[in-house]
Amino acid sequence: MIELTHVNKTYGETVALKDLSLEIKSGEIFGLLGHNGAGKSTTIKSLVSIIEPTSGTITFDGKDLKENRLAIKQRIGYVPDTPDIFLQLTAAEYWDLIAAAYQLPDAQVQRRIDELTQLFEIAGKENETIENFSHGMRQKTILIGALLPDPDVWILDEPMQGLDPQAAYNLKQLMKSHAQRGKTVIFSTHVLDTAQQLCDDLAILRQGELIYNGSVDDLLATEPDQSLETIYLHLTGQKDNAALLNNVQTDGESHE
Ligand SMILES: Nc1ncnc2c1ncn2[C@@H]1O[C@H](COP(=O)(O)OP(=O)(O)OP(=O)(O)O)[C@@H](O)[C@H]1O
Repeated sequence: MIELTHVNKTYGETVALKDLSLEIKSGEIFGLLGHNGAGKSTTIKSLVSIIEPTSGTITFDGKDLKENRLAIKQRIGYVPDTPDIFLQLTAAEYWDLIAAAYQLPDAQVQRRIDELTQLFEIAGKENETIENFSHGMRQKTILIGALLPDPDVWILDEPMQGLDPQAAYNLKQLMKSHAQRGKTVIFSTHVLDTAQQLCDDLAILRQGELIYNGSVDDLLATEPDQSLETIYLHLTGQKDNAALLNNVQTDGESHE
C-alpha cells in the first residue's frame, strides 16, 4: 500500500499540489487523470523522489519515503513523461546503467533484454544511439529500462505516448498481469478509453486539488450509460466550452 497524506507542493507562487491524500493498494492499476498542469507529473515525481513535497508524507507499506529513499527507489520502475534522456548513450548502454543501479545479475539482464526487445520490436537496435531513435523507439527504450528489474511498483507517466498500437497493447497486457501478480501499477494518462479499460481506481486532479478518488466502476455509476470521457468532462470541463468552441469554429467564417 502506498499512502500520500496531506501532500502539498508549491513552486514559488504556483500551487502544484494542494493537500493531496491518496491510498494506492497492492494488486491494483491506479490511474492519475487531469488536464494539463493539474499536478499528475508532480505527484509522480514526488512518488519517485525526483522532487520533495513542500509538506506532507508519503509511505510505501508503512515506511516513510524520506527515511527509506534508497530501499524504496529500488522497488520502483519509473517511466518519465519525456523519453528524451541519455540521448548520447546507446540503448544497451542505457540498460547497463539501469542494471548497475539495481545491481541486477548479468544473466537476468540479458534474458529480460532479449524478451523485452523482441516484445517491443526493437531487437537489433541495441547498439544504436538513442538520439537517432524515433520518439516511439525512445519510449520503448525507457520502458524496457523500467521493466528490466521487474520491480514491485511501476510508476509510468503517460507511458502510451508515441507507442505504436502493438506496443501499446503489449504494455497494457503487461500492466494487467503485473497487477494480477499482486504488484502495483500507477500511471497517468490523457487517454480516457485506456483509463476506463485498465484502471481499478482513479484520482482526478484539477489545479492541484483532488476532485475524485475511487473506483472506475463507482465513477461510471454516477452517470449510467455515459463514458468515462463524458463524466470526466462534466467533472473538469469548462462551463462555457460549447460557446468557446463555437467562437473558434465560426471565427474563420467571420473573416472570410
Ligand atoms: N519545475 C517547475 N517549476 C515551476 N512550476 C512547475 C514546475 N513543474 C511543474 N510546475 C507547475 O506545477 C503545476 C503542475 O504541473 P504538472 O507537471 O504536475 O502537471 P501535469 O498534470 O503533469 O500536466 P501535463 O498533463 O501537461 O503533463 C503546473 O502549474 C506547472 O506549471
